[in-house]
Amino acid sequence: MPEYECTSVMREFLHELPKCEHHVHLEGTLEPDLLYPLALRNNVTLPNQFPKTVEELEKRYVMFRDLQDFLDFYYIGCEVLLQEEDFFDLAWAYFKRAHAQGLRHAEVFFDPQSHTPRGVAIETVVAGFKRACQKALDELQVTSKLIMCLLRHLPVEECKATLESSRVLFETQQLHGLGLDSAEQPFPPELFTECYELARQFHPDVKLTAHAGEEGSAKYVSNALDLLQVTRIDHGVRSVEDPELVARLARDKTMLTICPLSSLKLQVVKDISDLPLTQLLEAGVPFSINSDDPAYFGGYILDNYVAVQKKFNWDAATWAKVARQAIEGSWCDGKRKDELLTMLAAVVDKYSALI
Ligand code: HPA
Ligand SMILES: [Zn+2]
Repeated sequence: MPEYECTSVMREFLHELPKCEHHVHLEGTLEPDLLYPLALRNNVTLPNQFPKTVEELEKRYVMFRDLQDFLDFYYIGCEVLLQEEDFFDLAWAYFKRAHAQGLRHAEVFFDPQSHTPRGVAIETVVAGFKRACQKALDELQVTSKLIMCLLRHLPVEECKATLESSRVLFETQQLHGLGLDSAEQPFPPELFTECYELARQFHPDVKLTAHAGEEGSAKYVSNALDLLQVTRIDHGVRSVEDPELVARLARDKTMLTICPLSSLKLQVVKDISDLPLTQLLEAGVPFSINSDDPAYFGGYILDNYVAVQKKFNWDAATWAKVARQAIEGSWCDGKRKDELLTMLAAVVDKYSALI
C-alpha cells in the first residue's frame, strides 16, 4: 500500500492539535517495562509460557492473530496489578506519555472484572486511577473522565453484580460512563440491556458507550444504539456495511471512536488505508482517533494521528475538522470544550500558512 510522507511541519501541527482521546483502556497502557517490575514488586508469577523479557514480549506484540489473541495477553498483564499504587503508576505513566503527544482531554476505560477475581476491590482500582487523574489535571492540565467497562464474555449476572457494587461510584459521578468490551463475538449487545438500564437508574447523566462493529457486524452497532441506548460507539468500523446505519449515525451525530493501530494490529483491516475514514467524513459521521491499548499496539494518540496521515494525506482543514469533532463529541463540560476549541483555533491559525 502506498504511503505518504508526514512532513516535519505536519507532524508538529498534529502534535500541537489539542487532542481528545475517547478510547483507551488503562490496562492496555501497561508497557512491558512496567509489567515485569510490577510482577516482581507484587510477587506475581507469570505463566510458564509467557515471554521472560521486555524484548521477547515486545516481539510477541508485533502482530496479533485477532482480538482474542490480544486479549489473552491483556488479561495476563492485568494479573500484576494489585495495589492502589499499581493502578496509580499505570494511569500516571499513560497521562505523561499521552500528554507529551499533545493530549488535552481523555475519557479512559478500565475493566474492574479483570481485577476483582484476585480480590482487588473496585474501590482500590478507582482510588488509584482517580489520584492519577487529579495529578494529570494539576500538573499537566489534562482533563479526564473514568468509564467503567463490563467484560462481555462473562455471565450477565456477574456483570450486573459488578455494576451493583459500583452503584455509589456512579451516583457520586466518580464514574462518568459505562462501556462494554472484551471478545465481541458471540456476545452481542442485547445480552446487556438490563445492565445499561441499571446504569441509567444510577445517575440521569451517566454516559453510555459500547464496543461494537470491531469484529461484530453492523447489526451489533444498531442493537447497541437501539437496546443499550448508547450515544457513542467504540470502533464501529463495520457500520459502513449498512448504509441506513451510516445515515442514522450522521443524523444523530453519534461518534465512532476509531483506533487505527489497533485495527491494524488485530487484523480487523489489512492496511490503515482500508479504514472507512473518507466515507465517514463524506457521510458526516463524526469520529475521533484513539490509541485503544497503546502498550500492545505500538503507539499513543499522536502515533495514531501520524499513521492516519501517512495513509490518507489529509490537509490542515480536514485535521481541524477531525480535532473539532473530537472536542465536540467529548463528555466534558461546555467550558472545557470552549477552552479546547480556542486552543484549536490558535493552532490552525499558526499553521494555516505553513501547510
Ligand atoms: O480493543 C478492544 N476490544 C475489545 N476489548 C478490549 N479490551 C481491551 N481492548 C479491547
Ligand atoms: Zn477498546
